[in-house]
Amino acid sequence: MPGADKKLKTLYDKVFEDHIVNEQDDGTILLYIDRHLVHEVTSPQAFEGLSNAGRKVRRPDCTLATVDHNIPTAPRKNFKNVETFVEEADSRLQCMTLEENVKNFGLTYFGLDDDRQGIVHVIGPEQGFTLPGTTVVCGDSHTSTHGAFGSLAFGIGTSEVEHVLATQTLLTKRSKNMRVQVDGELHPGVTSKDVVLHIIGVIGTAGGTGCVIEFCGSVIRSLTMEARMSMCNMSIEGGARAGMVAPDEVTFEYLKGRPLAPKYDSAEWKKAVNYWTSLRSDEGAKYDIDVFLDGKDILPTVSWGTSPQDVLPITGVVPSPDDFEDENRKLSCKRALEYMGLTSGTPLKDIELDKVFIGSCTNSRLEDLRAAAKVVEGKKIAANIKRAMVVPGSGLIKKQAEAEGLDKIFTDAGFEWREAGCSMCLGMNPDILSPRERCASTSNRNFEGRQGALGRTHLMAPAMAAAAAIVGKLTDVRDFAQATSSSRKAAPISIQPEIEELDTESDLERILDVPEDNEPHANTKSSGTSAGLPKFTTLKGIAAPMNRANVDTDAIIPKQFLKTIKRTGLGTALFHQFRYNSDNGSELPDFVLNQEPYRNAKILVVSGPNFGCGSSREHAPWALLDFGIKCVIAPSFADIFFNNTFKNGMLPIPISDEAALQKITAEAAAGKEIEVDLVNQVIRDADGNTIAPFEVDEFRKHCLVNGLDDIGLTLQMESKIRVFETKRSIETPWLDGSGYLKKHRRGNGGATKVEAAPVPKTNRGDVKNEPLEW
Ligand SMILES: CC(C)[C@H](C(=O)O)[C@@H](O)C(=O)O
Ligand code: SF4
Repeated sequence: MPGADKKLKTLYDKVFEDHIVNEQDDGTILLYIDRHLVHEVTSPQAFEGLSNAGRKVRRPDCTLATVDHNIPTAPRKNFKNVETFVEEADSRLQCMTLEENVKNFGLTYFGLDDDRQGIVHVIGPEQGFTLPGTTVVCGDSHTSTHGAFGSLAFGIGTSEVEHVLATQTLLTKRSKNMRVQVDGELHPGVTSKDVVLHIIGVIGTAGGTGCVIEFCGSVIRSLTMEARMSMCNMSIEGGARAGMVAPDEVTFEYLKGRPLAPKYDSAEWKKAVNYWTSLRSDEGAKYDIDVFLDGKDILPTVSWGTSPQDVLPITGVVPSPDDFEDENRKLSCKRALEYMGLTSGTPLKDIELDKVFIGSCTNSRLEDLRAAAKVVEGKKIAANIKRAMVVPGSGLIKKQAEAEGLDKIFTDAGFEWREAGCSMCLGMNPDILSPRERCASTSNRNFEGRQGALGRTHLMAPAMAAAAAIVGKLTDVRDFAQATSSSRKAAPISIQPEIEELDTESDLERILDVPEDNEPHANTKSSGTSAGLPKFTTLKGIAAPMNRANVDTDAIIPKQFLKTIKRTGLGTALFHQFRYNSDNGSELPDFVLNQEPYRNAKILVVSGPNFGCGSSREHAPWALLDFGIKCVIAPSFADIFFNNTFKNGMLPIPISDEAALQKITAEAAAGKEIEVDLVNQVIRDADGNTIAPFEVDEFRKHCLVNGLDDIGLTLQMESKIRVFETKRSIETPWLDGSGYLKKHRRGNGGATKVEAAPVPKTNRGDVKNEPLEW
């Protein structure tokens, strides 16, 4: 039947469509957000914006905050408060600012004295805050992790954090559907980390741009939830906005008994499971991009270069620029080998290491630690390993690992056993590499300077990192007799998807209980007016040429500058490691922005694709803006960066026509001005001749030209949001997260008071009796 296919939906289509509050003619959609995770790095400016506008957090019950990036992983035995515990002043200020904000805005917060503190992407699932079919956001690119539950989970910038806090919605557009199907079976010793590294090697770091990836196939089905999280976590390294796995019995089994999941076996649980079971792609649904892989082609995989697409099986040798056809890849390979201090043709297994890091939101869960412990048990780390550390993803994981004796196995082998946090994944805390140190790391990014200025990162699975620590070199874990693939799931349990009607009196009472006073969190100043942004109509100025591909946001603004609680003042740090000598801080004369006339550039013209990939840090556009650059022209952009620029009144212009881009680059290289005319959508040379037309999204153009800010516009939709929320309360009542909040309310003169302190109770009762092992 012609046209019949149009009704067939993918998992992504279903979850997305279930959250549409409003759709404009140009396809701009107001999307409802069910779950918002907040951490200290990307929230201060958002809360500040909220305070300045006199706005409240619309749904504190759907918001969960913790500290993870800046905190030391040192023992907390003597912990009193963050003020005395966090030594580094900027880090301390960021942590204290979050604590201030959660108090002022009444949010649930897991602080350093709470076992439930940990990396946002670990604690959300652990608590059952992340649920199938939900929309989940966080000012953090690895929010994609939560897609393992069949939720639509993606990272956002700080302006969007403010938008969600104020409105519980986001303005967005539909993404494309991409299917990555891995069939067959995995070889022993191959884990989901190897699978995802392999996938990124195949599709490239821009392969998923504009897409949501659905991971499917027999290999994905056979993975545990923790293994699926590791995969979805790195969707962002494949350029995708999100990764998803359809929920199944493995998912439901994982969620049983989680504090914030519906109570197991209750009517609500059954209703939820019934809905969750419907969340799978329709047979025959069409995907915009399809990738089919066979599990047997995947070997234990490691990265050799400075991009997550630079991966090879551990049996391989360091490549040469000549191995690549694409000019950008040749150039990147050459740079990467220099940076990594590697010679083409060297067997990967001959590469000697200095440090080993087992942790991060990719691989710091219990199964990861168990797999690594199995490898190191009874052995000692090699003499050349200066430091090997294990950093559990949360306090609860740490406790459980200790109960299983894993800490002892690690410390006996010579590893450090640390407290939960992001740690050496990006080194915003004291855990960093020294210049030129080489590290085997279970994290997700191997960008230049990621783990410390001039540090060299090799990404791999936990058991591989453990084996590397013992041997002192990159190692094939399969050479270790005890190595096993611990990420294979246990036998599936069966859950009866029996439906029970929920509309009993007590259910309704509970539904009506949120929000308790019926409108405590609606914004009072919702007139739709806002401070607004400077208008962008035309921009004429010097354009700086940059011949690089895959410029990541770590390169645009490195982690040490993310500790600010302001949006301004980052211009001097822009492209820090390209711009300054990291040994003595002097300017590197070869870098374009250190040359005349480019010190005054207003436009950046990039020749390589995928500009702004990696982290969601809005500090990247803030740094460009502070330097004076308001417009970036490139063949393509990473999704989050692209969004973030618009929110700051900047214009990113994708120019895919190579000839046109070359002409623009030539003008830039000649040191001439160019003119970007947004109203007429053309780029002109200094004499006013048209060089190239460009496309821009209608709604975004409208906002830029008129200097409109999104929050004000969205607040005009208040009644539609309320209607959506009412429907949500009736259809999916388990999403009204009253569990923590209710227990916090104080009868303080009738006012609703929520304490920003460790939460004493959960849905299941007193936290003291909370079982740690799930
Ligand atoms: C700090 C945050 C913005 C960042 C991200 O978005 O990924 C961080 O988690 C990272 O891994 O670089
Ligand atoms: S990628 Fe690293 S820094 Fe970013 S959230 Fe995960 S653990 Fe933290």
